[in-house]
Amino acid sequence: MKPTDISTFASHQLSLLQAELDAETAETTLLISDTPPSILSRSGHAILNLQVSSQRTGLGGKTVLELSLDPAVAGADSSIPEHNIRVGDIVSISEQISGSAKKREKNEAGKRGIEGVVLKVQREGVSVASGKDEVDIPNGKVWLVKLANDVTYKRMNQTMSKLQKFTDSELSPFIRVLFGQSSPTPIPKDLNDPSLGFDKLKWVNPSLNDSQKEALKLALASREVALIHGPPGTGKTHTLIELILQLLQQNLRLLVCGPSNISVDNIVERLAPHKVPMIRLGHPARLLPSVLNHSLDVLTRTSDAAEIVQDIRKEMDTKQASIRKTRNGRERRVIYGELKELRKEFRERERNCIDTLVRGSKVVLATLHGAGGFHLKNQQFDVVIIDEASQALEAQCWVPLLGAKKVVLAGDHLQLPPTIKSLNSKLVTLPTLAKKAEKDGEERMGKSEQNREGKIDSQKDKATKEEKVTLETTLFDRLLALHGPSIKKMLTTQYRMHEKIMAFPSAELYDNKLIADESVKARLLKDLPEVTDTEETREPLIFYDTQGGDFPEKAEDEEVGKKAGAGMSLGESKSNEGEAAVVKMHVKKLVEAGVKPDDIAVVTPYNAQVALLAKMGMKEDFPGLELESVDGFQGREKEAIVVSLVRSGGEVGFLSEKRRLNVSMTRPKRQLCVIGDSETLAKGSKFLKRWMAHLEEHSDLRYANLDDIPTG
Ligand SMILES: Nc1ncnc2c1ncn2[C@@H]1O[C@H](COP(=O)(O)OP(=O)(O)OP(=O)(O)O)[C@@H](O)[C@H]1O
Repeated sequence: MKPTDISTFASHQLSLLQAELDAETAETTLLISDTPPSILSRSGHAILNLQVSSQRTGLGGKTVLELSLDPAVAGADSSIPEHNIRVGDIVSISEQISGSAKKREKNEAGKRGIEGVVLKVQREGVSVASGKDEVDIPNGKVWLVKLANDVTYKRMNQTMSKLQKFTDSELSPFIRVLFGQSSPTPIPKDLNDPSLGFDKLKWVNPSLNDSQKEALKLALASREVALIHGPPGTGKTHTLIELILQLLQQNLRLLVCGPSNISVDNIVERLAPHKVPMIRLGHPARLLPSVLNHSLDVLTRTSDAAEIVQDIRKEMDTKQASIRKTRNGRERRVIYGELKELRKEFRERERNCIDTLVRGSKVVLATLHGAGGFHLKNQQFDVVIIDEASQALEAQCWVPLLGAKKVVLAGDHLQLPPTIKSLNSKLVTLPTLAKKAEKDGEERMGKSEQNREGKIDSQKDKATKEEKVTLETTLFDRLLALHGPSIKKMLTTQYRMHEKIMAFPSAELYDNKLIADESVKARLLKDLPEVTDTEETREPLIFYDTQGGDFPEKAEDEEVGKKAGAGMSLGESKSNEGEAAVVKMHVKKLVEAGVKPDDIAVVTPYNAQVALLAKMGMKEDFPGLELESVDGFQGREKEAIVVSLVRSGGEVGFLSEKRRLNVSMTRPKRQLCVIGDSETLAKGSKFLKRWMAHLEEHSDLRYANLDDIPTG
């Protein structure tokens, strides 16, 4: 194996990250400077007509502003309109000047507003923590707009810059293995080899299946790195919980991370019943309520060590409230001065309290970039575990890894990778990696895959691998290419899908190795309580073929697309009214047969189709029904999934991505209903062509005819 030059690698990553940040910044700047707030609000980037209803002191002494709808516009319903602002987003809050002639002024105001991080998003309001200690809050109507988020980039940048500067002697054996400068410490190929001592292993959860046990043994035996490959519904998290418990029995200290808050919370929730001494880093507003008892922030309020911090917090809140009451500039300045002192003291005490708490815990859980905060400075861990690793940028994974000794990555590189905006803006060739990737290509793609794709495609695959060491190449991918299959175990029993739903993805992507567990392989919608046996509820796989040209696709409105599109991909998005009508008809039949709307989700690769379905009132007609983009539904499941593929007549590009299609077809438990134009889709890619052929042969096939579809 040829080693990767670490400094070159880090420099490449830095330039790719810069390109990505530039893309994001350009997009946001464009949005703010050229776009009227009303359009930003329509595209979900802004929320108008708000007021600051209260303010308080949050963790780190930051000022937290609570925003709610201005009572003058709220009427009977005080919920804020639909938007795409999420917890963790960076936003700007500024005064809202009414009247269309002042639009430009408003935009200027947007640039100068109070910047902060969204801490909480609720139906009736949004909380924002200001980045600054002192904020001058507008008294009247305000609006909030999303800005480029460079916080995570900063963490990744810092990490890559450190890696870039490491001298040879600073490179740990662990880092050398991760860059192929040395091989992982050899372990017996047969994990039941007596030398490993696993015959004496006592599983905490005796129900683990064989592939899960094998993966665990690999993860326990490996010295530097192990990959747990978890296809949809195969109990990846289930396996990680056991791994954590086993490692704790060995008295090791663990850092458990994931790319998103929800991925981390999921683990905290499932560890909690085992009474593990753990701490969850991250702002409580970003955490699930069920994990708050383990949140560092909550513990800094409730533990004994916390009392001394609380006293100051109260004092600061009182001072802050008094600022709002006075309009006298001099008085305000005096209070600001006092607040500044209090904040200093607060931070000092808080830091001590946090330090005591973190040092005392055997398991620390945080998001990948959260692991780069001051809390973990100088903290040592024996093993770092990263869940959903194939959804994280490699640079992000390095945040907790720079000082690590061993890592276990769990993920599925055949589902969607992290979203990249600057994708293909810069392709970087790392020749040493590419050669190895080529050699391991067969294993990675699965031999059958390459054979089926034929010679031309297989050549294309190799070419792509050589070029495509982009930001999108995850650590999971790279390690697999670097060290080959011996560092990986795949979980093979899946506990989600009916076997007819599983068959195609298993054959195409998982080398036919997936097995549907007895408990799920034959379950149908009609077996659910209160669901009657109908043509709709007794089928696990339904395909409404819309071929024939009666269901034309529509490109999204150019104007809105251009203005709001950059970040939402609404610009290039497509919709299909005919398909939407079929969706509605099918959902209606399911609900009439007794399936709860809560148990149904409609997913589609195109945002414009989601928007169209929402506009048709699907959510109002079927309260509890979920409408989501495929990308947004990754990691989720429902009893019944309706997939609207939208494309008809055009040239299929974006949709042909296998990993996106994989996610679409592996969400349901009991029924997958696909709506699409087989003629158009079969031309999209070989994968799509085979899927269409599979559906034609194995699904309950229904030719969709517009005349049969009730309108309204
Ligand atoms: N060995 C097992 N025996 C019985 N049920 C299991 C087993 N392993 C996993 N499951 C069940 O399978 C389901 C999926 O498990 P889990 O949530 O751990 O999967 P995952 O692979 O993390 O999910 P995803 O596909 O979203 O990544 C859960 O309901 C879990 O209880």
